[in-house]
Amino acid sequence: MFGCFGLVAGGAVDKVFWEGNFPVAKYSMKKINIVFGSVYGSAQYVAETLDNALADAGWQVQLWQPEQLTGFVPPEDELLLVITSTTGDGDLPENIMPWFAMMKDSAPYLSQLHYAVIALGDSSYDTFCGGGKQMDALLSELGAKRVGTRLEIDACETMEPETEALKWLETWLPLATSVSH
Ligand SMILES: Cc1cc2nc3c(=O)[nH]c(=O)nc-3n(C[C@H](O)[C@H](O)[C@H](O)COP(=O)(O)O)c2cc1C
Repeated sequence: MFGCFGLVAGGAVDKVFWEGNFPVAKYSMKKINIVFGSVYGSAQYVAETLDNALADAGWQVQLWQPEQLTGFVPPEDELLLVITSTTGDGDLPENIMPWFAMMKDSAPYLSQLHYAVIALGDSSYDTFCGGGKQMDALLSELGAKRVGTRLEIDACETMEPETEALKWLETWLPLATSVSH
């Protein structure tokens, strides 16, 4: 029975109650869903890097593969992190387009949802980070609240987008923790 205290790492103890003579801890885990859109793999690698970093920081993380996203409406009591590159002329990658379209056409109003966007792009395009900007605008139209600023990672400036994302995460985590359920 006492072993359960050590088993659930990273969760904050929400409440302690008694079962007979034994104290039982109820843990509240901070939950986050990560969705990504990627053409050549950079945004996917950023998503995988932050998946690990968030888990190390004690979050319960679900990294969604694009093909798993059919019908996925982000639960409002969990955070949402969208990481996407831009392709074409300010467009979203093909692998996140169906989810974007589904959210645009049929998602309910999500006024309790908190989210963040990491946009990968290249500032030599006029439509810099257009894909991430479209996601941000859609979530805002749906009533969701962005936590912190949108991170825009410029391929002209760095070959290691995951390093930029990890730096951003350091300042973003305290904000995210303050709004997590
Ligand atoms: C064909 C093509 C079109 C692109 N169009 C844009 C664009 O419109 N705006 C932008 O900011 N970046 C654009 N980019 C840059 C990519 O978004 C950037 O290189 C990003 O890091 C790629 O991430 P990914 O590997 O996850 O797809 C384009 C890149 C390619 C190859």
